[in-house]
Amino acid sequence: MRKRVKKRREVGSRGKMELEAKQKQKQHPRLILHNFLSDDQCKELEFIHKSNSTVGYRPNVFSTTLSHLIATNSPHLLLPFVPIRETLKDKVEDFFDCQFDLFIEFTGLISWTRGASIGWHSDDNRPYLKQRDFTAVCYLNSYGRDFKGGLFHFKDGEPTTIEPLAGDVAIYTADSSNIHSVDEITDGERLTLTLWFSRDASHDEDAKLVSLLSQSLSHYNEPGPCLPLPASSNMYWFSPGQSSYQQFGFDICWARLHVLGFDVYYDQDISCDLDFSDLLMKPLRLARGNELFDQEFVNILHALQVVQYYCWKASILQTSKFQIDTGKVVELSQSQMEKINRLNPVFSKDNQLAETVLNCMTCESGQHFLDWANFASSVSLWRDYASKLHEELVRSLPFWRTHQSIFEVQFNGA
Ligand SMILES: O=C(O)CCC(=O)C(=O)O
Ligand SMILES: [Fe+2]
Repeated sequence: MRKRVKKRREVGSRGKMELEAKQKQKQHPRLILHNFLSDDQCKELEFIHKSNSTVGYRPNVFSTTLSHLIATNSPHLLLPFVPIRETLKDKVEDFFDCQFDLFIEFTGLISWTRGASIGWHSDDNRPYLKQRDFTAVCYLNSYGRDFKGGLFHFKDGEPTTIEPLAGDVAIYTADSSNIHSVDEITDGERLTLTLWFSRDASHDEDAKLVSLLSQSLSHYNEPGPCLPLPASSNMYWFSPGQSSYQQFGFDICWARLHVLGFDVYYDQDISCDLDFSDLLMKPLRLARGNELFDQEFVNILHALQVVQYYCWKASILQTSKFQIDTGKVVELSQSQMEKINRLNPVFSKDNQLAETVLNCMTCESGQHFLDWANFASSVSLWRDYASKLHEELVRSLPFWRTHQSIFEVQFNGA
């Protein structure tokens, strides 16, 4: 165990308030921080989740873990988590007066959609969860605006109820002094960044992540940004209830494109006996209504990352003066439209279910609006964004490997 070297801190008015809260809450040790994350940090994590999530561990729940980002060739997307993880760990260690460094046991983006809920529980309530000592839940979107239902409750002590608000964080011990529940989500998608902390070094997430990153190290040195590589198709298949795989339900990558008004178009003929996992890897183009965006994406995850990047940056792009390149959009022919319609049922057995589960409350009004010129510019802006993070990853990784720990590396003159 590493002895914790206490950092010197100024106890300003914010620090004083935290101390008072600490004394009042000895029985139910917990801390609520407001505006811990900026709006743009929340939006960036939302972009990562909506373009990389898999079906989760509970019904109607989706998750994006850091090891999954590495496994799908998007390790550079770990970078936005790094400063947040570090600051949160400091907050938890300070608030709970930890004498030794804690370990981050798990970091994940978790979204709950219509029908998801959890009753009274503590976060260490299973034998295999006993290593969890503290929880931090960062809210990345807001109650009422982005989803309905989904209020958080503590069984005892104050506050009794938390209305999730983008940027706020709830921190509490994972034991039975903080029994809590979450109301059922009735509309939209409720998104959090959830971390668990442990005193037990054998549950250190960083060591596992550094080892995974090291295994693919030679690969990262290749030029250009990392292009995403889909995981096995069952990780993206949403099945209602206990129904069997791919007879009911839908593919969530396709569904996330569909709720934003996009279709996927495959140039080559897709044979009926093609394995669904192979289909996710095939190059494709995006269509909308009777228009085809005439640029190939290497696979469905690549297309989804660019679309979600566009959604994240749409408000900024609206005001920029990008050159309109109408050459990139062509009219779909009748046979191309038929091809799209023939393939859609492979991705979704139930479009209405897909729309109910993954509907976006704030997108509804603007769903049918898309500026192709801005979209075209976000294809290259996405590449610049990914390349920059990738460079940072390649520069940081040697330090992470030396220290077996993931932290923000400060480069002189950078
Ligand atoms: O998302 C939340 O507010 C809490 C979720 C929770 O209780 C859990 O994942 O254990
Ligand atoms: Fe919990």
